[in-house]
Amino acid sequence: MEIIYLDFPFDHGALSGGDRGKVIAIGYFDGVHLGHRKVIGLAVERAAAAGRLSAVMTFHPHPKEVLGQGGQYATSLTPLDEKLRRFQKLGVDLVYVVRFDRAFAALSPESFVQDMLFRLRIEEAIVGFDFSFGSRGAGTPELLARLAAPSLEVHVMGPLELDGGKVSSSRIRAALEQGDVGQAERLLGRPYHISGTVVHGEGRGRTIGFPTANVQPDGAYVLPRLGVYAVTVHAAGAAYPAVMNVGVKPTFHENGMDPKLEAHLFGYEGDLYGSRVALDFHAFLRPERKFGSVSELVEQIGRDAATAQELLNKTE
Ligand SMILES: Cc1cc2nc3c(=O)[nH]c(=O)nc-3n(C[C@H](O)[C@H](O)[C@H](O)COP(=O)(O)O)c2cc1C
Ligand SMILES: Nc1ncnc2c1ncn2[C@@H]1O[C@H](COP(=O)(O)OP(=O)(O)O)[C@@H](O)[C@H]1O
Repeated sequence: MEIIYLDFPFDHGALSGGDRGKVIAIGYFDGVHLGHRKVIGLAVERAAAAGRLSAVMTFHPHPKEVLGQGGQYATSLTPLDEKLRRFQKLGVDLVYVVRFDRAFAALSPESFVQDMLFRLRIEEAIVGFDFSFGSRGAGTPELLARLAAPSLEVHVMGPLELDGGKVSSSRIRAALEQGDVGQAERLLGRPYHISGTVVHGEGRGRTIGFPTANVQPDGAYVLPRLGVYAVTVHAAGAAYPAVMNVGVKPTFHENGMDPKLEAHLFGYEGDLYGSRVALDFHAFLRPERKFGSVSELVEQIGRDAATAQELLNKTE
């Protein structure tokens, strides 16, 4: 998969992206959820049928973050690297990552179509029903189709419905905020996933009988609700069932701290410091709490571990 970073105003060389015609899916695609996969899947399918390149155009950072419409967009379900890995798995040939800044945001819908899509040799574009583009988000899918005709064909995908609502990134964020990783998994079509590196913690885990790998996320991922989860940890070339705390350890830290991700892996013995790991969230077990003593905490972690093991055995 080729990745081309575009910065406005565009460098003409970079804009060419090769001479072959392209079928492109356009969107921010945070989460690369089931709805996004329908849009991207159609681009891959149609490109293969027509002997064209399949492409995705995405934007970075989040338009709402740049335009100051919400601090929560500083975090993502799929930070850029994760998103690119997901596109690759879907069989995409080429990705344009368009730097979203105020200059790009001010581009007129006409200019977006003429100066970008036409120049990139896009022959077909696929967008979701709620796609917006150009200055103040004035461009709708209908306007895109009108401006692009007749040389560029536009397909608009309707919303994908599941569990009584539209599949959307904001619905997945809301589910994670509640700790409902099961719902997030249904909407994503895969478990919610965070990748990162194992770093040193406070060295307490081993002394209480539960060593925990402290995972420093690779990017600004949305963190699920603070609490205890049954997870799978992909580490050292294998997948381990594990119990994880996403929390601020109130038992030890009166004044709070940044939330940490800590996983105790079942059936693992060894050293993970510096390893790259990936976490898949399967189930929320309980909220984090402050315990009156370390022994009460340790007893509870023992029960959490048993619950997680039982749950994970069932789903395997
Ligand atoms: C399954 C599990 C559940 C936990 N639950 C809590 C909790 O409810 N409250 C809390 O203060 N700490 C909780 N912890 C965090 C422990 O306090 C932490 O793992 C321990 O202090 C070791 O930290 P360290 O790895 O930085 O040394 C939990 C840890 C695990 C693995
Ligand atoms: N089963 C296991 N689960 C998690 N980490 C383990 C396990 N066995 C050994 N380890 C190692 O122990 C470290 C965690 O020990 P801990 O005492 O909690 O230290 P720290 O506070 O540095 O995380 C992990 O980073 C990993 O290298």
